[in-house]
Amino acid sequence: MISFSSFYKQIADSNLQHWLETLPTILGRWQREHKHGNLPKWEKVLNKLHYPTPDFVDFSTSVTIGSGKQLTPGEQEKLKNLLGIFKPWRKGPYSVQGIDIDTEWRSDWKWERLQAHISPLKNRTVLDVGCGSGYHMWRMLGEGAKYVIGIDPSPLFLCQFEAIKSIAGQQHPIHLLPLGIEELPPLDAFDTVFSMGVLYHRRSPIDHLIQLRDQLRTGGELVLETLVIDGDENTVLVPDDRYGKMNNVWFLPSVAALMLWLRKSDFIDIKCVNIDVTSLAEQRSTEWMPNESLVDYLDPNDINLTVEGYPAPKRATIVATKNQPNKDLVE
Ligand SMILES: Nc1ncnc2c1ncn2[C@@H]1O[C@H](C[S@+](CC[C@H]([NH3+])C(=O)[O-])CC(=O)[O-])[C@@H](O)[C@H]1O
Repeated sequence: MISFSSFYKQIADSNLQHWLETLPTILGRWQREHKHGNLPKWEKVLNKLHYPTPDFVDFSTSVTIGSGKQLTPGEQEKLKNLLGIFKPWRKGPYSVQGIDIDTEWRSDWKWERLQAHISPLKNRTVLDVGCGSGYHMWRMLGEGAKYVIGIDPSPLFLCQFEAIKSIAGQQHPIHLLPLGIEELPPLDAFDTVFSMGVLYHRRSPIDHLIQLRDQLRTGGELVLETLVIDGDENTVLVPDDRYGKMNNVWFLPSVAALMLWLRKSDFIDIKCVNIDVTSLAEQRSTEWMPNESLVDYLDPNDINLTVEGYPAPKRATIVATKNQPNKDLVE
């Protein structure tokens, strides 16, 4: 069974100590709820992943774990098959002991777009909300973060993360907890909080911004990436049904509307640092994610539109600073 005890030990003497009052109960419930389904099968695979300490790692320009020279071709084939059990692999790419996990997304491109615009992560404590398999968490570690905590409710993404971590080494100060943002108490603790690709999945987007703010220390930085549309402060798209075939998309604001929401949520120094239309090269089907992908979500006659006729996915990245302590905020 996936254990969170090393995480509890790590936070026992930190400013996250008070989280221990509620976290073990929540994660205990999560473990009971997932006793059936795929999790037990995936945990069996995780138990088979015993590999030597990698001879090489790079988290600063890629996520590469091991040169590939430590395993025989037969051992590599076996590892590839085991990692294949965790398909579909959406966020990456990873290079693991010579095996290239070519994921649906080039998450490295998103990272390259924002890296130069955020406060340097060296020695910072970081929370990545909706971290998927944890690809960006490794890149945050590669930038020298003191520790990185990711949260994502998906059991598959937790198992993908644990697979990568067990090969990289358990000593890395990086942890994924299977939680939704709504399950976090106001921790008032992190130097940087990332929320990338999550806001449009939330039914109450301003509550999401407030929940993110409440995780930051005063003066801490939010890095927010989400789908946007063109327009002014009062332009917001609420898809009637699906958006790009996704049935869980609620609010797509303009950049100006998003900045207004951030001001209303008491953020300051709000800057939009990037706007980017997702290309068919950035999100596509691969051997590791053989299902439908972006090309299937767009109008075959006009890739500027989704199949539903909405503007095709365009993403903005915004950085903003928390203005005052949680205790001084009046809602
Ligand atoms: N309530 C919630 N709380 C936390 N996470 C959630 C919640 N609901 C869904 N998620 C998680 O948010 C992630 C959104 S993907 C972004 C991944 C990465 N950040 C990326 O930027 O590539 C979207 C995209 O593909 O862009 C998924 O892993 C969900 O499980």
